[in-house]
Amino acid sequence: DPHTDIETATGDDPDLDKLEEDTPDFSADDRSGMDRNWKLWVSPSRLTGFKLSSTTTSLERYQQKLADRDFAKATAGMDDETIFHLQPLDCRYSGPYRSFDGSCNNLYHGCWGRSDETYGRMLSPEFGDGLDTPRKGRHGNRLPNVRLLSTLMQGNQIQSEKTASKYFTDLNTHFGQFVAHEVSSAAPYSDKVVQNGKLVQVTPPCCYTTDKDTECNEILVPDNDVFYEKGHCIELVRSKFYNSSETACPKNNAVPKDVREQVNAVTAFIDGSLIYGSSKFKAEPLIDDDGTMLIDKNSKYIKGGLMPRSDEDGSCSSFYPGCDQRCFKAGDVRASLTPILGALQTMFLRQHNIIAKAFIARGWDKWQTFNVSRKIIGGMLQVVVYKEYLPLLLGPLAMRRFELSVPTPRYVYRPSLNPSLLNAWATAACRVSHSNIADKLKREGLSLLKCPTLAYDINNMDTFCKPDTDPIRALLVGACQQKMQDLNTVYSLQITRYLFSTPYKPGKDLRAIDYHRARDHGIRPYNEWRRSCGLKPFGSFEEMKRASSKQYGPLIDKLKIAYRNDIDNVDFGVGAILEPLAPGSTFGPTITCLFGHQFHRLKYGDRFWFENPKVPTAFTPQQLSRLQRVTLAGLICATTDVLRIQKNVLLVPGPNNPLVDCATLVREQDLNLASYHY
Ligand code: HEM
Repeated sequence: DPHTDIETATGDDPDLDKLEEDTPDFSADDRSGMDRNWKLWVSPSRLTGFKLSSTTTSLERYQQKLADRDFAKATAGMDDETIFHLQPLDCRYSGPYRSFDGSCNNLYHGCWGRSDETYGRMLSPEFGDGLDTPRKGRHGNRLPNVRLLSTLMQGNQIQSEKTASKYFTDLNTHFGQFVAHEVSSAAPYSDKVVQNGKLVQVTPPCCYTTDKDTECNEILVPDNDVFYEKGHCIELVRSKFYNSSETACPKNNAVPKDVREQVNAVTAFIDGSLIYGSSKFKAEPLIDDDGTMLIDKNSKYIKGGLMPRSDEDGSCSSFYPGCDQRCFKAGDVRASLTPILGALQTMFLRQHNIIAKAFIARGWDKWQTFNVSRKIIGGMLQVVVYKEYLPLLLGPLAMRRFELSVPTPRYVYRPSLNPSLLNAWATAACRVSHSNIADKLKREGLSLLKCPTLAYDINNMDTFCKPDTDPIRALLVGACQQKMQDLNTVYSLQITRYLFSTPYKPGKDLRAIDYHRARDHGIRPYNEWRRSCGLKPFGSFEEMKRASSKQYGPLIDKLKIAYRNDIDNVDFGVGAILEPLAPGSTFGPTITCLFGHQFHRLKYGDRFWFENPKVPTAFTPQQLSRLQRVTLAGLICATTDVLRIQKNVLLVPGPNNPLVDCATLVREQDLNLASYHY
C-alpha cells in the first residue's frame, strides 16, 4: 500500500522512547562521578566503557544471522572493510563518543544511521516490476524521457542577474551541498575487476556498447535535442543496492525480501563525517599523531594549510603545467567536486586543528585531543545547520511544526526514531537545490568576468596550485559576495549541458540525471508525496495549473502532453519545484515537508545530538551556551585572515546585515576551551 503510515515504512520502533526516561543526565558541571572507563582515550573505532543495562541489544538480533553461516567461508577473499561490516554489533560496550561509521548511535538498533546501510523511506518504493527495475509509470503510460523533461523545464530561459536571489548569497548554495554530502552519498554500482594485477572497482560503460551490464541506466537523448547531437547518450549506472552478504544489518525499511534498496555510503548523522570519514578505515589515515587533522605538507606556508591529496581517486584534473592534479584526500570522496566545496571542507578541518592545538597545549594525548575536538566540531555543525541555515531555508512555520529550532527548550532524544537518511529527501527533494547553482564561482578580489565557468571548476585543482594567497579565503569570501540563483526551473547550462565536459566531449545534464536517479531509486510520483504531506493530490494538469504560479502555465501544458495527460505519473522533481512557495519557506509545501521530516529525524534520532544531556560526554550548560553562538561568519573569520565580513554570510550585506569586524566576531564566539576537562 503506497499510503503506508509514515512511521511504519521507515522501520521505526515505537516502544523505545519509554526506556530513555531512565537514562541518567550527564550534563552537570561536576563530572567527578563519571565512570573512569569513559575517560579512556582511545580511537572511536575501539568499543569501550559504556555498559548498557538493558538486554535488548542489536547483538542478539544479528548473532543468529552469523551463526547461520560459516564465517570464514563467507568472508573468503573479502577486504577488511567488508568483513568489518559482517561482524555482529555489540552496543552494550559502545564508546562515549560517536563511532566513525555511526554504528551504535542507537543502542537498541546499532545499525540505524550507520554508513553503508540502506536509506530509510517514508513511502514504500515503486519499481517498474514491483521489485527492482526503475519506475516505469502507471496505467500502461510510459514515463517521458528525462532529457526531454529537462529541456521542457528549461524552455528558452537562461540564467542572469534577473534570475538571481534578492537576499541569499551563493554560500547558501554551497553550504547546502556541504550539508547534503554530510548526510548522504549513494554510490554508483561498480564491478570488481582485476587491472594490472590489482583488484579495482570500475563503473561499467553503458553507451554505444552491445555488451551492456544489467546495472546500466544510461540516458538516451531524444532526436532534435537543443544541444546534443542526434543519437547522443549520457553515461549512467544504477545506484549500489543492499546485499545481505555485505552486512550483518537488516534493511531499514519494512519491505519484502527481494525489493531493491539503495545504500548510503556515509553516516546519516550530522557528525562531521565528511571531514573525518564514515569508517575507521577512512578516518584513521586522516588523523595526525597529535590528534590534529593532517594537512598537505606543501601548504604549510598558508595559514591553516590545505587538505592533503589523495593517491587513489583519479577524477580530478589541472590545466596549469606543473600542478598537483590529485583530488583532496578528505572524509568524503566528493570533497574536490567544486573548489568552494573543498574550501568549506577545509574551513572545518582548520577549525578542528585550532581547537586541537589548544588541547595539545594542555598536554592532552592524541585521542583525547581528537575525540573532544571532533565532538565540538560536530556540535558546531549542528548549530550552524539548525540555527543559521534551516531557519532561512524553511521559515519559522516549518521550524516550529517540525520542532527544529535551536536552542531546543527541552531536548529529548527519541530512540524510537530511525535516523537513516530518507531516500526521497536525498534523491529528489534536496536535489531541486541544483537550481540554485550559478554559472560561476566568484573569488574575492576577482571580477566575475575573470572567474572561470563552473564546468571548468568542477573537479579542477588549479585554484589550489601553489597559490600566493589563501585560496580558501578567496573562495569563501567570494561566495559571500555573489548572489545565489533562486529556486526555479532555470538551471545553469553549466550543469545541464557541460557537467563533467572536457574539450573533447560534451557534458552531462544533471537535471535529467536527477529525474532518472529518482526513478532508479523507486521514488514514488509527485502526487503521492503531496498526499503524504497532507496536501490534496492534483486530479488533473488543469488543477495543477490553477494552483501554480501563472508563469508556469505554458510549461504545464507541455508537461501534460509529455506525461500523456496522466497526472499521477509526474516525477517528484518535476512537480514539486513548480509549487508556489510555502509561507516563509524558500520551497513549496511538499519539499518543505520532506526537509522538515528529514531534519526532525536527524535531530531527535541522534543520541549524540549536541543538546542531549544523556550521553556521558554531554556538553555542560555553560559549554552549550558558548557553542550556540557559533556562526558561519565566525568560522570564516577564525579560519582565514579576512578582516571584515557581513554578520550573516548566507544573506547579502546591507543595512540590516552590516559588515562586522572579524576580531570582534572571533572574540564573541570564543568557546572557552579551558572549560573542557573530562
Ligand atoms: C555546486 C555544484 C554542484 C554540482 C556540480 C553537483 C553535482 C552533483 C552530482 C554529479 C550528483 C550525482 C548525480 C547522480 O549521479 O545521481 C549530485 C547529487 C546530489 N546533489 Fe549535487 N551538485 C552541486 C550542488 C548541489 C547543491 C547546492 C545541493 C543542495 C543544496 C546538492 C545536493 C545534492 C544531493 C542531495 C545529491 C544526492 C546525493 C546522494 O544521495 O548521493 N548538490 N550532485
